[in-house]
Amino acid sequence: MMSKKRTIDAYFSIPKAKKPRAVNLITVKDESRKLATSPKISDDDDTTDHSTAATDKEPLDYTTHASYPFPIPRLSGNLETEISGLPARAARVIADQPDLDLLYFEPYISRRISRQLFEFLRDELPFYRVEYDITRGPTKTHIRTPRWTTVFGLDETARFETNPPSGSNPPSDRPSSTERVVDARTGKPIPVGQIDMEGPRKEAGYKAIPRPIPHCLDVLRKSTEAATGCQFNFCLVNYYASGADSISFHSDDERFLGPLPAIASFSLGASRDFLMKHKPPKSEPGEAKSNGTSKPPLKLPLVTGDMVLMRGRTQANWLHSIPKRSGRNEWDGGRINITFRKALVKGGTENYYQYNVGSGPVYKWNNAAQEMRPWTEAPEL
Ligand SMILES: O=C(O)CCC(=O)C(=O)O
Ligand SMILES: [Fe+2]
Repeated sequence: MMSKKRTIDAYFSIPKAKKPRAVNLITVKDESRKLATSPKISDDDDTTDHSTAATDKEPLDYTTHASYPFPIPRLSGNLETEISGLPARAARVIADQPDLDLLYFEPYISRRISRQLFEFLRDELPFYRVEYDITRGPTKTHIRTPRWTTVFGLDETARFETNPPSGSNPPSDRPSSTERVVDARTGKPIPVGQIDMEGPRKEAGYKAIPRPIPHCLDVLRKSTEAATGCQFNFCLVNYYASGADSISFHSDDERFLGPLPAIASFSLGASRDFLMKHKPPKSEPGEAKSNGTSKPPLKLPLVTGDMVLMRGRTQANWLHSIPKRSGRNEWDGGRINITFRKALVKGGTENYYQYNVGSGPVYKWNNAAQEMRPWTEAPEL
């Protein structure tokens, strides 16, 4: 469905994850970073835990992988401890409408920590502005995704190999930057980036180049699994730079998620409304197609640190969206949304990388300019 096919040449010329200037493969000291300083926006949270204020100038470690355009810093020990101890508050169940089953944490992450995590992720993750074509009948439409996206993860049929290739010796809790994708059952390597290949090799492999969930998101994934009893192998990240960025009404009901998918959805940064409406009833043959239910949508005014778990029959029966905001609400400082999901089969991996990474340029946040800028590999020193 993508307009521009990535060639196998492009795959082989993917910039290698730049080696941190460091004493070993994955640990680097960078004392200039502001990660652990106090948040720019004052703490407005009554659930804030003041016990473990992060210290200034902690050295940074990185998660590296051949599939990343650049190394991604690990969370500081303090932030990791804070996030591992969440949720900040118990959830409330919202299930008072047909087929609706939500757990609403207000918040899951304390406001103060959520602000730090927002700044960290916006600074450090690679982002994309994906474009693609869709064809419905005779009509071809070019879609420009109205937000920044990025994705990490691998479906249930495969995993990243846990044993590093012989000869390397990474510390035991760190992934090796060369970890390959292997079959979950047999442990045999699976080829990735099989865009223009033909025959059995293409069949066996992934078109996508799957990326392991970096430490800075995996800490939250583990906490979310513990808090919800659900399992997740994918992490999708949306960045809404302003009220002009949005996601239109849709449901995450793809078959590769199974019949009753649980999706955990976090908000960091600016407040935005999350709208939900029941899908229209299936029209009988000959009957005019209805556009939706007449009831006004359900509105959750999401603020930083909130998490909504959508589960049960929700995706099968409800649509959700983040509508645009204009006027004095438009310039809101930006919002990050993180969703954790569980893809069961290869199709999920292919779909998520196609629509959240695509084949266009990599962008990275430029703090001085306060905007995403195309990222280019800096020359090695
Ligand atoms: O930004 C949000 O809160 C919703 C994102 C979403 O629905 C999605 O990525 O599927
Ligand atoms: Fe969604």
